[in-house]
Amino acid sequence: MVNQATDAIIEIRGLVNRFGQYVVHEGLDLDIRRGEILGVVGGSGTGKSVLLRSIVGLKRPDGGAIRVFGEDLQRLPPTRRARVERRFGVLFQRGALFSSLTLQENVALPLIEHAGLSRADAERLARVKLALAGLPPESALLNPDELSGGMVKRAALARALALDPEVLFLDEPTAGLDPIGAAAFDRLLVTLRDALGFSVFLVTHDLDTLYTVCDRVAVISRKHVLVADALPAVEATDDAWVQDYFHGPRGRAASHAAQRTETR
Ligand SMILES: Nc1ncnc2c1ncn2[C@@H]1O[C@H](COP(=O)(O)OP(=O)(O)OP(=O)(O)O)[C@@H](O)[C@H]1O
Repeated sequence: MVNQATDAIIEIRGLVNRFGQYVVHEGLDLDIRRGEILGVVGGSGTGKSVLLRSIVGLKRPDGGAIRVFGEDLQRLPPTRRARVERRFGVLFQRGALFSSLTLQENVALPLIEHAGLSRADAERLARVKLALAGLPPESALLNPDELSGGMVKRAALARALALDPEVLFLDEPTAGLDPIGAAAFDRLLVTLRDALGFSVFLVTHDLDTLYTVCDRVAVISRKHVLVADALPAVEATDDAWVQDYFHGPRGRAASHAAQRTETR
């Protein structure tokens, strides 16, 4: 269920996350809207990955509420909660593919485990997902360590798409890619979002990605979301980190590059 007023499919209110005495989030509010690509930025250690992990169910929050499709995740019994979480696809920072399995076996695994497909059907569908992620047919039988970094990211994306997710969570998907590989991945993400209509929660440090793919950007600072808005409003936020990040040399270069692309 979508909140009709805000078009939000995920609503986070007053979120608290702690590790012992160390408080990562305190009173964090954020919405993820249907069909949007939401970029999530912030200095190192501000809790972007912890936020992602607490939404997808890998870290239990210490307070607050996370409503997904209208259901409060903390209040759901485990089986109903697992059903909601199956509507998520997650791509972790290092891809997290099984190195002893081929790409098609990696992508087939969730289809066998969660969708109950036979191995043959799952591997057939896995090859479709690999193609969707822009990988050539011959890559299906390769192991992850036989691939370039860019291909590993695409294979991890194919696995995240295996169960046709409604929300895709990506943790720094272009980290470690060269600029051409990163730009190609960004284009792929927009193409797939446009074609398949999922929403994206995208943790990134990549300014080019923010300027070229994100509909809105959320800045995490001082344990909460400082601003979540379209880029012009975020850039105008009166905050030292925001000003350094968006108006420093790298931010200016990314902004100019995006403007040049738009006017072509
Ligand atoms: N399992 C854990 N146990 C203890 N502390 C943790 C754990 N996971 C994360 N933290 C701490 O929580 C804080 C936020 O971590 P997180 O990985 O979310 O940061 P981040 O914003 O994603 O950083 P980066 O941009 O460097 O990846 C950090 O101080 C980190 O050390």
